[in-house]
Parts: sequence; C-alpha cells; structure tokens
Amino acid sequence: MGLEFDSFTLAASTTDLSEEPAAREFADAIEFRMDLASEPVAALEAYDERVASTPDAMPILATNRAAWEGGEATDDGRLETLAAATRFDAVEAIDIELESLRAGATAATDAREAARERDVSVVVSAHDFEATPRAVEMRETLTEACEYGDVGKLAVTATDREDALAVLTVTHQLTAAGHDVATMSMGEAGSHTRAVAPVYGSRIGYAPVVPERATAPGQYDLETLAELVERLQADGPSTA
Ligand SMILES: O=C1C[C@@](O)(C(=O)O)C[C@@H](O)[C@@H]1O
Repeated sequence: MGLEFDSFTLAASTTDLSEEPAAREFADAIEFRMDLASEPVAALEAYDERVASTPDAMPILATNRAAWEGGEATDDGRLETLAAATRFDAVEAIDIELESLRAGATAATDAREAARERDVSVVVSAHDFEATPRAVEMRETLTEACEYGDVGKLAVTATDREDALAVLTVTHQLTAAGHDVATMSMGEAGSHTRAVAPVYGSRIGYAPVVPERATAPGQYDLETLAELVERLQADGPSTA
C-alpha cells in the first residue's frame, strides 16, 4: 500500500522535485504540484530513477489542481496526466477534486481506478478560497469525500477565529466518527489550524519547502510547521 495516512503526514509542497533532499529532514512526503510544474511527467520519471539509488527519498502525493479549484491546470487532459502519475513507483498517493468525482467525469473515475489498481492512495479534496462554509456543509463535504477516497480533505478560508474553530470542531467530529480527514483553514486567521488540526485528527499538513513559494495563503514554512506539529503532539494529552 502507498502512503497510508494512518497517522499525521507532513507533505512538503513543491513544483520542483529536486527540492526533496532539503525537505527530507522535516517532511514525510512530497506534494508534487504537477499543475505548477513545467514538465511534470518527465520530472516524475527522473525522480523515480533517482529514488532507485536513494532508498530514503520521500514518497510523492501527486496533485494536478484544476484552475477552477485554485490551481493552474486546464481540464484538457488534467486527470489523464494525474492517472499517468500513478505508474511511477515514487507516487504513493494522488489528490482528486471531489467536484470531479461528484460530476461523474469518466477521467476522474479512471484516475481513481488507476490508483486503486496500483495500490496508490487517493485523497479527495475540496477547497473554498473565499469563506468557511457552515459546519453542517463542511461535515457533508468531508463525509462525501471520505466515501470516494482514502482521505477526505477540506481547505477553507478563515476570516476570524470563529471560522478557524469551526474547522477544528468538524475535524474532531469526523475523526471521532472514524473518518480519515485532512483539514486546514487558509488565510492568516486560519494559519494556526495548520498546527492545531492534527491534534484533532487531521492526517495531512502542507507546507512549502521554500517559504516564498507557498501553495496556499497562510501556510507556515516547512520547518516551522514540522516543529509546531511535533511540539503539540508530544506535549498534549492523549488524543482520546
Ligand atoms: O489542497 C491543498 C492544501 C493547500 O491548499 C493548503 O491550504 O495547504 C495546499 C495545496 O498545495 C494542497 O494541494
């Protein structure tokens, strides 16, 4: 099985796989933003070759984010390219937008099937770059995402502490109900959720290897997030 997300996984987000050695000290995986890279498939091919001689190189979570979901990929061949990524040994998880699966797009279902056949995990994600939806909606979105994939992911935008708290509450509720979720509030008001949500069960955190190249608003740099998450997990009471 690929990345299992059975405990917290810190993903170093990058468009450049040559950054992997610099991230290894702090991260568990690389989130490769294929949509922001110039030759993503060639880069994966080169990475796979490198991994053969570097056994401790980190596994990849491949994302080919659609323009309509905050990324830069057009829908022309986007999911086909994502499916193609699953044939590389280093790719142990892919991220598919919930909206694509919901719409019943054949390419989305095919990408999910390709992942299943190759023991690659599937993160099903939803984003809101403007606001934090009502808690009931966030619960529904995450529950549905979990039905489609191994992890349901929700990134929303906080404008105040109340928004951030709502995301943490939903994270706790879904985790307590036995779901594997990954959550974060984007934006400055939500930054701290990136460190705190793992305490409530969030399975994936994202941070850029190079701080100037954040892939979402409000991200901490990788070293900072690694340290915050570790401190909170080590210092806190048991998660029960
Ligand atoms: O979906 C996510 C989460 C994210 O948007 C964040 O807020 O950290 C960063 C993206 O790179 C990733 O694909």
